[in-house]
Amino acid sequence: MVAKAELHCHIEGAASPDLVLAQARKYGVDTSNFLRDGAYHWYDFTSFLAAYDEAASLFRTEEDYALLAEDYLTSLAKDGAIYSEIFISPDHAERAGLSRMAYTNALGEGIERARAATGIEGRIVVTGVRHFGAVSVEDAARFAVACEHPLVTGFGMAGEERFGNVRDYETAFDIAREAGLGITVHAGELVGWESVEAALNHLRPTRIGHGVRAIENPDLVRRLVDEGVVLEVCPVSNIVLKVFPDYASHPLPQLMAAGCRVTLNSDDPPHFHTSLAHEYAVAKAHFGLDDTALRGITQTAIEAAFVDEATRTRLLAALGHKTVAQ
Ligand SMILES: Nc1ncnc2[nH]cnc12
Ligand SMILES: [Zn+2]
Repeated sequence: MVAKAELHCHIEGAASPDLVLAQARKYGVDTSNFLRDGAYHWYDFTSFLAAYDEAASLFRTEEDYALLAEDYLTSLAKDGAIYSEIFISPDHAERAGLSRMAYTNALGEGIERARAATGIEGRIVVTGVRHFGAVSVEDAARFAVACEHPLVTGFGMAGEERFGNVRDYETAFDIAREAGLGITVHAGELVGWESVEAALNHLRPTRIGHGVRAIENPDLVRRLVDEGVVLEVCPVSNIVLKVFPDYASHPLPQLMAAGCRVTLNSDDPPHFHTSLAHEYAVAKAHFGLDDTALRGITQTAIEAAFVDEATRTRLLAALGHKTVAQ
């Protein structure tokens, strides 16, 4: 099995229906509006975000979050992952009544437990939520810097890409970048190539969440290649959310052929009936990538990871030697 690495997974979006149901029972909450027959139910991007928010609202204590991160990273390790970055959302924790610091510490504890059990390395990317507005995203950036948690190494922004103007978020990203955090931002998922270009110009990320609609503009694709910007591609998410109608229309092979640096990611795995292992399998089945190409994708993820150089060197060496048992 090819060793894997993941850069783009929203931890609240990784909660399995079974775990969410257990949480709902614990807190006496009815989930029938977004969970039915053991699966998430939504019908478009807006209702997906609502289901995501409802599931998140059922994680309320430090132990709830520690377990969520421990479960997710342990399952990744079983699928052959050696590295995981999780997107965390302090805004969602606050809405569920937990302080941002307690939330971050708890997720860090879950990551440490998974590392102790499996060896998987993990880091945290604090994300602001675009449709909560620029002030909220700036607050998230200030928190990411001030929390001084050793596993918090990046800052990003998720949420409704059609909301607001990217310029409104410049200050938040300046705060995070100037403090030395790695920078990523969702762009080119629900909005076309212009959104990717605006993100590059104004937020100056080294990675883009999705970014796949850059394919609409060959000059922009060339710019991504020239600047070495890494795309966190989430193929199954893109098909389920109807960003592209089918795998034959998905631009991952074209982006790779143009020289773009790409990675494979699961985004919100149970919402899209996927996993990191499934993303690698899809890349093989639908995009014709062989094990050498898939190993190259894992290498790109490690090269673009928000880690110190000693950890990166160790992970690259592990990738070189890794033959994960089937
Ligand atoms: N695919 C996605 N796009 C934007 N925001 C998100 N939050 C969780 N998943 C997301
Ligand atoms: Zn995402």
